[in-house]
Amino acid sequence: MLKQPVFIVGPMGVGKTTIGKLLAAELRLPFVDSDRVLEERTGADIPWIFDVEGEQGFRRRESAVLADLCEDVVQVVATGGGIVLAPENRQLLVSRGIVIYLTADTDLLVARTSKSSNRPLLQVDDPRQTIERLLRERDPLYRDVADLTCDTASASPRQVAQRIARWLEER
Ligand SMILES: Nc1ncnc2c1ncn2[C@@H]1O[C@H](COP(=O)(O)OP(=O)(O)O)[C@@H](O)[C@H]1O
Ligand SMILES: O=C(O)C1=C[C@@H](OP(=O)(O)O)[C@@H](O)[C@H](O)C1
Ligand SMILES: [Mg+2]
Repeated sequence: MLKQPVFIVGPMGVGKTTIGKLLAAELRLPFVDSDRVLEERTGADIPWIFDVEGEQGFRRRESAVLADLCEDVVQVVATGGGIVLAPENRQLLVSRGIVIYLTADTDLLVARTSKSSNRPLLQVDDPRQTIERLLRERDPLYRDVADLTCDTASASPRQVAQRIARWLEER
């Protein structure tokens, strides 16, 4: 039986929100998305927060939300792609939960993020270049905190969720 929250980490568009919801249903646990909690608390959406407070303001809010989600509730938490940037966030993830790192190659990330315009960091001329840079910078950080790394390239979100659920049940 799980005694800690399960945190889903990984790059934008890899499927943290989608797979996190399915995993929670599979495990019969509550689901929360740290970005949604942050938006509800702020009373504003992420593009607005980036516009008005900059990325720095967003990161401050994100760390505060994560600290609260690390309280002892056993639930599935989908995080935002930049959660691993702050050392104190990485420390919290490692010490307070089980961390699942979802991966996909650049082509897939470009395709999966191309349908929506709600990710301020990708509102640039060449989102592919940004995705590649962020992956280079962040992949070592995701690997640092991960208990399980799970590729999402050749499986449906439901299959990935079932694979993670099985791993959690067997550990
Ligand atoms: N395994 C998958 N196969 C195909 N499409 C996926 C998969 N996982 C996620 N997607 C799609 O990719 C998009 C981004 O997913 P999302 O859950 O918002 O990613 P994240 O929260 O990691 O940014 C959504 O349209 C979702 O349906
Ligand atoms: O990678 C990032 O820095 C970000 C990822 C987003 O979440 P998703 O990974 O769910 O898209 C969201 O937190 C914000 O736009 C910043
Ligand atoms: Mg998400």
